[in-house]
Amino acid sequence: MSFSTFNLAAFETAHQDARHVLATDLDRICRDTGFLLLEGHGVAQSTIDDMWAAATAFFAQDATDKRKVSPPYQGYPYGYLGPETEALARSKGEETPPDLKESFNGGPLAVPQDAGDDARAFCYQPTLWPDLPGFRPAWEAYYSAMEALAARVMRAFAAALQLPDGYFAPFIAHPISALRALHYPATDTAPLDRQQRAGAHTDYGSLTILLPQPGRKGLQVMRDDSWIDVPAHEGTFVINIGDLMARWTADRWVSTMHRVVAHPGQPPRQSLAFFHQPDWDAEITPLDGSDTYAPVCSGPYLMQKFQATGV
Ligand SMILES: O=C(O)CCC(=O)C(=O)O
Ligand SMILES: [Fe+2]
Repeated sequence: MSFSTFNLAAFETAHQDARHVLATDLDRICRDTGFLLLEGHGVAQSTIDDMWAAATAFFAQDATDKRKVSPPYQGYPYGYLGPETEALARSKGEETPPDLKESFNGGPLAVPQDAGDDARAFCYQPTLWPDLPGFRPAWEAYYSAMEALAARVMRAFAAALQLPDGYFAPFIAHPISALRALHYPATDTAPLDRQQRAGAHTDYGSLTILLPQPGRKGLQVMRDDSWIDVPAHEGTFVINIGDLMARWTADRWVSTMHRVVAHPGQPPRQSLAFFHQPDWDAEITPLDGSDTYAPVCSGPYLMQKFQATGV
């Protein structure tokens, strides 16, 4: 199979019939694979380059320095997660060895004044900044760019679902999205049985904006019971639907299983994953008016999903 490409700028500047054709195509992709390659995103290359440099500098530190920003307690959503700390397949109930990866995670850049105690105790906990010159500005610029891009994609999603363009805006006024920089070290020896760089899982939220390291393969999606490679092209983001969006659309759209495969002798790989998540209080009710799923509140839903993957 080949991956469908969606050009966001082309969609945004198209009128009437042409726009309708592109929106219909987007709906088809989201129903079919839930994965697409995004072009015409307009994110400045310097924002991307600075973020790669920051992530590379972070992971190049020695373990002691990386651990200075480890989560202070189990369940804290942000900070450095070293090797052996997460197995994503556990979110699907599969017992596997830990994923062969490390990550640095951060949350929203600001706390809304009216945030409740439960939200403050989880997604509005502070990001733990490493002591590296330039890291925080690069991270914040990239996070902001992803937040803005996700809002544009959500407008296109509204059109694809034949809703008014601004339909999702009230649900994503203060999104509780997370940014994760990932580093998969080179694999020298054979992985353990059923061990992957990232075990098979679906993402939890509305949509994920992934930037795989250009030219480094490994991300695969499940299609008709086999694993298909997702290409990693320079300047192209990979967008995928998460569980919450599948639920919102009453399973019209699919949250597809994916993984990062491990083989012996792989070079190191990096990626940047932005997990877009509607406002803490946003109530997610099936858009088709059906009772396919009971309404859920975005924040508590995320928190419950998040707690399933620790090792
Ligand atoms: O590194 C990648 O390409 C994908 C990572 C991923 O799927 C995730 O962290 O949810
Ligand atoms: Fe994922």
